[in-house]
Amino acid sequence: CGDCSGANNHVEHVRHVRRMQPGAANATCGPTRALEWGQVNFLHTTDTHGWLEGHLKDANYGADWGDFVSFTETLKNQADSKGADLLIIDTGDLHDGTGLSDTTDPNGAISMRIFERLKYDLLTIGNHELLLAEVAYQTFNEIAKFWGDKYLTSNVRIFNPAANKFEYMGKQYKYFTTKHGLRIIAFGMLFDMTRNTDVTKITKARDMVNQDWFQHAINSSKPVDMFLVLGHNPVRSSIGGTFGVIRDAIRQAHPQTPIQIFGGHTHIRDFAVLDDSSTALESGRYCETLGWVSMSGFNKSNSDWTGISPNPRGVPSPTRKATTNSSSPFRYSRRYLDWNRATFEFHAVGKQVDESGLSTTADITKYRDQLQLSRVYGCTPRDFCITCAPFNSPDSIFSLLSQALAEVVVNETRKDIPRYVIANTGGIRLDMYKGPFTYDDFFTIMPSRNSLLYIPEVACGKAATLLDELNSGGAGQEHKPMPFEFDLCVDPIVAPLTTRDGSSHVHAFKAVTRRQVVDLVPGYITTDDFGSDGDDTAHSPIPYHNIPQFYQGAAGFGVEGCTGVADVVFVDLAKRHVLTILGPDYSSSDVTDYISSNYTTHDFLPEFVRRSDIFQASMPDCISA
Ligand SMILES: Nc1nc2c(ncn2[C@@H]2O[C@H](COP(=O)(O)O)[C@@H](O)[C@H]2O)c(=O)[nH]1
Ligand SMILES: [Zn+2]
Ligand SMILES: [Zn+2]
Repeated sequence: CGDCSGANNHVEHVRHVRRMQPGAANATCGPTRALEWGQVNFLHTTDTHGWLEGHLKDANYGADWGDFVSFTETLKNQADSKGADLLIIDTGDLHDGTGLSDTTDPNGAISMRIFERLKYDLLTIGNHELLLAEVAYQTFNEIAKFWGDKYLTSNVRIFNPAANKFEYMGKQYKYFTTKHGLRIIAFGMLFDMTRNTDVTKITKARDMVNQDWFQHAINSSKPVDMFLVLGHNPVRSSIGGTFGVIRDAIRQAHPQTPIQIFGGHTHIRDFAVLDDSSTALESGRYCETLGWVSMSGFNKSNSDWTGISPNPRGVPSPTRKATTNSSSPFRYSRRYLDWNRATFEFHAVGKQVDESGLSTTADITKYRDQLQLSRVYGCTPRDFCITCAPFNSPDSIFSLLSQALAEVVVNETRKDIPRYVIANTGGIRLDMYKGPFTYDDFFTIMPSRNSLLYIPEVACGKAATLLDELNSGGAGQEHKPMPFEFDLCVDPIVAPLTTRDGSSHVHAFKAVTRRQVVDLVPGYITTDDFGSDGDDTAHSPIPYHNIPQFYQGAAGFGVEGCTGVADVVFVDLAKRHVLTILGPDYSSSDVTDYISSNYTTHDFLPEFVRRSDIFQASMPDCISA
């Protein structure tokens, strides 16, 4: 790999601060295997959460949306030349995750205009489109309108004031024929979400499959060669999970027809086999992963396939049966591509410069400058990670954030009263990297804006043990913490063909010779129902340590600890569990905002970065780096 000095490190406009691990100086990484092209092929994104700039501090995922636009233009051309179908799919959570999406009003006002440059074939909605009314209406009035019948929301409705009734956010389903003759019905399913804004309604999957429109769609006399089920749901859901319910319902009417599923929400790479003609792919998060599935097996007896059978010439083809003893004619492949220019370069040989990709990159730079996302507020002295170090160890982000809660979250009128301040670990969405801490980092690390509530002067006997009670089951395991990865970037092994203002984006793809991969760098290692060969780029493992649901800061206590009473401050998500644990002496009437109704979990880290010596002491070094 190149060294990091190649990046434009002027921190005022930091773009690509690359990270190298000691001993990895000559590490290289990148794909080495061509994709298996089938008769029908899919590219899948999910949980992009505004990461359209790519990962500025981790070039392992350093491609931006312009690179992705160029890549997909190339792959669509490749599909045409192979006589194969290629469909590009997204399964939601476009908001809440970076400054590009989160610093506008409403959230997404700029990032959606960038996202729309990608020529998706089908999309569906995520829960982050439904947390706030203004984002839900942006989704209804702009996103769904822009994509038209490609935006599938089979179980999500919104109150339309113009019609004075609830209407589907997008289309309930789509019946279409691909370029090469495959007749497809597609649905878009959200999990049985409960924390949606009250201007929206979600129909549970088990109720939706019994609705007349759905039964009519799956029992229609129109010929169907394949069902596509998009959904913002884990592909490996428990029995009765959304995808299992809809697959069972379709199988009632179509015992053998292929059902291809695309999931999301849990931010992991996964591939599940539901039966010998039904598989499901989940493709990570934050523009770190581009998912690929291909399948073959269509012929005149089971479809109206008109492409070049049995599979496109000159490339590997999918060979895996979904199940070992399958009698199904369908064969599959899946791959998780690291979102970087080396990967796009490797898989998209032969592309000329792509104007739409170039202009997309230019617009991202323009908007980032307008929003001042590279503005430096502090300097992170070393890496702090979410799960790669033991919880609350010196390298754990939670040891730092517990200190931030203790030092910053204080109601001035109550500053002499000791307090416990409890927040949820799931609100932390990314590791903190050594180097400039920018305005953008406030949103990539802590995008969520949860209220901080409190109950005054709780007896220490209950206050001092509340955190342990919450983490030991009082709060239940509502969410398995996301397996956050702490990756190392490496410079892609490509000479940038297009350079602008010191950063480099490659839009003209050309064949590159691949250096022998000599050292693996840390990254995703995925085992799924097809085994452990899904990751397009081989990586070394990243340490993973479980984390509890909640962490806390404590302030105002003497050396003897909690002896009388203490204020108990907690994130709104925990309210029900806190009241359950504290028992019948307490009720909702005892709970109010601790600082103010608009002070949220998004506010304490910026304040801590601005004033803490931890982030200010090494600022001069950061700026001059
Ligand atoms: N432990 C927690 N997990 C959470 C929380 N909020 C979400 N999640 C889980 O993370 C992924 C992604 O969710 P997203 O829709 O917010 O992108 C998913 O598995 C959620 O269950 C939380 O506060 N704590
Ligand atoms: Zn998400
Ligand atoms: Zn989600």
